[in-house]
Amino acid sequence: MLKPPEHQVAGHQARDGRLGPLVDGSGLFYKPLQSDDRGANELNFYTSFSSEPRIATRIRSFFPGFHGTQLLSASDGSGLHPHLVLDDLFAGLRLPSVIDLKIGSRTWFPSAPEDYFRKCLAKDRKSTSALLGFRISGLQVNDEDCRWRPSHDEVRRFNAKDVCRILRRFVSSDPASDREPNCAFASAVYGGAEGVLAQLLELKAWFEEQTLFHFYSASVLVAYDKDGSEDGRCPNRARVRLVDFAHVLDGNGVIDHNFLGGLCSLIKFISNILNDPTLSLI
Ligand SMILES: O=P(O)(O)O[C@@H]1[C@@H](OP(=O)(O)O)[C@H](OP(=O)(O)O)[C@H](O)[C@H](OP(=O)(O)O)[C@H]1OP(=O)(O)O
Ligand SMILES: Nc1ncnc2c1ncn2[C@@H]1O[C@H](COP(=O)(O)OP(=O)(O)O)[C@@H](O)[C@H]1O
Repeated sequence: MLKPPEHQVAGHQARDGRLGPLVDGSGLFYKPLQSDDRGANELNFYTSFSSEPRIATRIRSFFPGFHGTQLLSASDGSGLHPHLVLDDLFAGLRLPSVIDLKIGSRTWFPSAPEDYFRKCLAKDRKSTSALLGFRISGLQVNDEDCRWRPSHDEVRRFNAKDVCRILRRFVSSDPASDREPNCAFASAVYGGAEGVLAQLLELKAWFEEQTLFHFYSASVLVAYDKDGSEDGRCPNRARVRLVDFAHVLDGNGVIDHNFLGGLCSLIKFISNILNDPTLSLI
């Protein structure tokens, strides 16, 4: 049976009669095609990305697998609606901690309509996007006996200092506490040959040369599960993925400086935590 995803931390949600994504519990995530050009644009991205021979397999693994579209009963009760059929990025994780980081100092795309441009610009300036090159769009941190999930309003108010602290709290064993984050899982999640930093650096290397796409308003999604070992000290390999391609444009042979800049900034934050978990960047 289809139901709203339990671990969705940002974006349009299938709650209170609204249109949002659904999951089937067996590994698939159904994202409704959005109105305006967004749905068509996102479908267009997945279609061209899937058939693009110049993308290495390793880079493909950062993106949700795409399995076409399907007409499904929409979560807002409006009847049959086309949905993108994607891999559920949290499949197999029992208690995932998840953070959605919207990358880029500007979320508006060239040629955006005036009202959309103004709305994005205001959000970019008010949030940490303009200052840091990325912002937190939502998160949850799961521990065996508690879940910390700041409200949408709290997330919108995060300033640069908060972002620094939240990235440490995300890998702490006492997420709901107001005490200084202990960063107990920093090296297991952010560090190591397969950790978040290594994966972000791999993505960065691709963005330093890829000129196929420009990713406006897309997010890096980081997820890990403390359930990876008995004492929770050695979590499963963290997953770094890209999502939200409603505003991806043709790169026209030009580097995506906006995304690359944001990615470099995020990498700097994560590196600093690994170098000294007690130190704040700001
Ligand atoms: O509807 P809102 O005001 O919550 O804004 C949405 C954003 O939520 P947030 O900035 O977190 O409040 C939302 O951001 P998140 O995906 O939640 O990070 C999107 O920016 C969305 O725009 P689009 O579908 O990508 O064009 C935004 O949707 P639109 O307003 O552009 O439809
Ligand atoms: N393929 C996926 N599998 C699991 N969760 C996903 C997937 N894609 C998105 N999500 C969840 O949904 C949220 C919003 O996704 P996004 O594509 O940004 O939607 P929107 O276009 O409504 O902003 C993400 O933060 C994440 O929590």
